[in-house]
Amino acid sequence: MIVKSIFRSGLFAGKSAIVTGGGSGIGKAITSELLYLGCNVMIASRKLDRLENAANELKTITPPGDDQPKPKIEFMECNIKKEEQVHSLISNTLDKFGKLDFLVNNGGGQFYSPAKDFSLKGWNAVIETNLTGTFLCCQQAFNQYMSEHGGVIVNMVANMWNGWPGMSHSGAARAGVENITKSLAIEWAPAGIRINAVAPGSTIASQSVKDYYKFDIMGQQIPRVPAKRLGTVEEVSAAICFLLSPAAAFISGETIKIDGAQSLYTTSIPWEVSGRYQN
Ligand SMILES: CCCCCCCCCCC/C=C/C(=O)SCCNC(=O)CCNC(=O)[C@H](O)C(C)(C)COP(=O)(O)OP(=O)(O)OC[C@H]1O[C@@H](n2cnc3c(N)ncnc32)[C@H](O)[C@@H]1OP(=O)(O)O
Ligand SMILES: NC(=O)C1=CN([C@@H]2O[C@H](COP(=O)(O)OP(=O)(O)OC[C@H]3O[C@@H](n4cnc5c(N)ncnc54)[C@H](OP(=O)(O)O)[C@@H]3O)[C@@H](O)[C@H]2O)C=CC1
Repeated sequence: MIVKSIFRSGLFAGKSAIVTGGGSGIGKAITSELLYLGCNVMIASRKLDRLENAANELKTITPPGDDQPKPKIEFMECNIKKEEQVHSLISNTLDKFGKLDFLVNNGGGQFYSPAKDFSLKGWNAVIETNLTGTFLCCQQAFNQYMSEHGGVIVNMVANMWNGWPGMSHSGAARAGVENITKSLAIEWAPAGIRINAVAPGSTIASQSVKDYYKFDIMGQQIPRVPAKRLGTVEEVSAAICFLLSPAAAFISGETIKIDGAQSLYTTSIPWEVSGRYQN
């Protein structure tokens, strides 16, 4: 697997990271780049077979240069909705790597539904995955390690700045994550922790999105992106590596949009609002 990075090889040598959802899409790109930069990585999500396949593929990544130690990749099953599983994720990572420098809360998702049709179970599933799951990972990372040693956290949000019609459960959850990112940046600064977020537009051409939506939901949005192209998973990874790096040493509580100016120009949906609301 060929990985490119604008960062210096070995930048994260000897560091340790957790990437939730690290076995697919954006998370796999982040994991690849972290390994390339010399960081040991634990990837975790619900589907063990996918994690194992990704780990087998990514373990071949070696930072360039003769003097670079080979980083390790580990994987474990973890549903971030479940507090005891998140507890085990952090403690197992500490057992394997002895430290936890970086936490990337990438795991998440949602399904399309008009607001009127949500079941309470469906609403709760998305809130618990994206908001509660992200919070639990932050809390356990803090309580088990970062409170004593510092660290850097990056949370994933989305283009929900003007609402997210059709995805209103996820919009609410992501807005909540953006807000806890600010709260924790202040609360945990004395412990030497920085915490930021990234907000990809609805335009990152990950394989999962292509598989899940079954039609070209991404391509339809290109005319609505000022940059007139989709983003790539590598471009999200690069922004996350920047936030993890010393180049961002005085940045905390911030959210970086990665959307080719889409959110300044138009909405997060690829259709026009028209006519009266039909029941
Ligand atoms: C069609 C037009 C869309 C336009 C939208 C604008 C453009 C969007 C562009 C995309 C931008 C964002 C991209 C991404 O986020 S990439 C990630 C893509 N992948 C996913 O989002 C994953 C898909 N979703 C899931 O895996 C799960 O739903 C989720 C992780 C969100 C929750 O999983 P969990 O295991 O906790 O929950 P369940 O799957 O058991 O479901 C629980 C209940 O939720 C309801 N539900 C679930 N799926 C649907 C569905 N497709 N439609 C309606 N309701 C659903 C349901 O009540 C479930 O309970 P039951 O199973 O008992 O019925
Ligand atoms: N692609 C895009 O345009 C955008 C993506 N995003 C967000 O970026 C992140 C990555 O998306 P992308 O790579 O595109 O899509 P993926 O579907 O590939 O990534 C979602 C990851 O989250 C994991 N995950 C979902 N639910 C849980 C859970 N309960 N516990 C642990 N892990 C979970 C999945 O693994 P598993 O199924 O094994 O649990 C999967 O690896 C997501 O949070 C997504 O919503 C935000 C804006 C735009």
